[in-house]
Amino acid sequence: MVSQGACIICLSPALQKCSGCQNVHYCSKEHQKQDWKQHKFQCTPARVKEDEKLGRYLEATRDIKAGDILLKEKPLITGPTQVTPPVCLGCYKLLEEGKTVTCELCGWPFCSQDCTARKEHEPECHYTEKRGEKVNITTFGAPHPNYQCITVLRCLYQRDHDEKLWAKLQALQSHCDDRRDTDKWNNDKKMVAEFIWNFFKLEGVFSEEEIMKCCGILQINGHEVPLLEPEYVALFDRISMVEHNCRANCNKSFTSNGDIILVAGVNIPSGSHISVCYTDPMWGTEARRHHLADSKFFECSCERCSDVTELGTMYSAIKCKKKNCKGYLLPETFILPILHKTKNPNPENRNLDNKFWKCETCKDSVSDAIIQQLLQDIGRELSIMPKEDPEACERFIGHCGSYLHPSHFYMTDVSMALAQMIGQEVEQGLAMVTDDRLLLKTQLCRKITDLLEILAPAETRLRGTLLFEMHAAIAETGRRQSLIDGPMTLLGYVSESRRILSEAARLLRHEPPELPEGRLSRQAKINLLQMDDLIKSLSAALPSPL
Ligand SMILES: C[S@@+](CC[C@H](N)C(=O)[O-])C[C@H]1O[C@@H](n2cnc3c(N)ncnc32)[C@H](O)[C@@H]1O
Repeated sequence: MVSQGACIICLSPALQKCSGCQNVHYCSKEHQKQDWKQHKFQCTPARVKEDEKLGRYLEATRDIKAGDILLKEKPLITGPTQVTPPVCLGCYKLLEEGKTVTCELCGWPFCSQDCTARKEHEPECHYTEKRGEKVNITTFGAPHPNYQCITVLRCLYQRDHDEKLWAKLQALQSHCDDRRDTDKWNNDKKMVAEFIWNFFKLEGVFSEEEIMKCCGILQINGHEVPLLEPEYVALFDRISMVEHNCRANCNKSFTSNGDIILVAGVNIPSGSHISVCYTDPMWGTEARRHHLADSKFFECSCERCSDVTELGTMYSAIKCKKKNCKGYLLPETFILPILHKTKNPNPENRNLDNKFWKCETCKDSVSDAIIQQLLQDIGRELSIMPKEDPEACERFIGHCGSYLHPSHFYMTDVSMALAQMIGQEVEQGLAMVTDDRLLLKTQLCRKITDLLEILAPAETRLRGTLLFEMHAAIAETGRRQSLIDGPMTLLGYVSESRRILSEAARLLRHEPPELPEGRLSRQAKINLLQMDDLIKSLSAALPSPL
């Protein structure tokens, strides 16, 4: 049905809508053209909606294709993370002792004179000048308490300096009631609010409520931007409306200049909710749900959390130990109330309230306490495992495989590390790897990418990285096989490797060169050209059909 609205330019009745976002009406092409200069900044194929459970969220206004960019936004506010060694307050590069310049007005250290003049620095410069005494940072390389309040202070500054920006910030979710009296709240009160009052002499200027609300806005909506080490924090406007889903349909990424982009990971039909995963989709359901409850104050009940088999993957399943049984144990549900435990988290009572895990085959049941103990022991084993050691990974998989489902999150975690490690131990790379290990690398990459497609199809960075690894393993297998079967065998392998590489390149195409995935994306483009040349010359050498 065609809906009628009012033309955004002349307010006369209008049937035509912007085809990009379907959000605004126009009475004529002329008025649409006239509005474009303004509208292009808001034209996204998503509209803000609201419901009781989610609050505001975004809904697709048209069919969106996998790989499409839905939104691109500049940050409202940026700043250092709360716990950080001294970083440049202009560009967020880590500062090194003896290599800094200080702002003439306030004394905060920077990486360059240019950075002292950046607009982002105005708030702390303004309040330091007013305080009447310059800042003197003398220790570098370790977390510095003076930085804990900077990003909050930058938000607060907008109250008296940029009314529109302040209104946008204040409209973001802060969960003040849920946060009150948590450990994080008490820490913020001491390290941020009291610091702002005492150090900057701003008691009476900013109330506890205002400061703690800004802390909450940053906690709930802040994005850690991974373009630098350490990361910095950014707040965005529309992207803050995107809801969480453990099997999200979108993925966020950043451009080199710090803008955020929201990319569709799968085809999204018109009318669907737009989602990203706020937590690590490779964690088990209990860990994901607890993390979301602790940090974002909601209990996830998405399709993945609601299904104990995690969409048939058995991602949290434990092997049944009953004699001759080949089944797996799972709890009745993972959807148990946990928010009541977030105020005073006690590791002792963070377990599932499920009393038993049941075997789907023999119907035997095992108490939750035993399962939690097993998971804790395996988690401990994992945490002390030597890093970068493929043998240790293989030992873990061999040993824990008798307790866990082959796709269990711990098994997947180690398999993923192993898949990437094989071929990276020595400079010569995959050429030095044994045939068995090469086969194992291909098998692990294939298994995990298949799993990811089910569990987290929008997790394109991880899938792209594993596909890149897989293309290399297949090309090397082809090279070896062609030494036995002759050069024509190579063509099949190279074609298969190219197909996988082109999928990796597609998945990684929005990643910036500052990230490892962006560098892989660049390498993938180079490899694709080389493969095309190789395929051409191999095809040319094929005997022509009689
Ligand atoms: C970044 S904000 C998203 C926008 C927010 N709904 C609003 O109205 O401002 C994150 C908050 O949205 C809510 N939320 C997001 N995804 C949710 C989900 N899957 N289930 C329940 N609440 C969710 C939670 O309150 C969470 O702390």
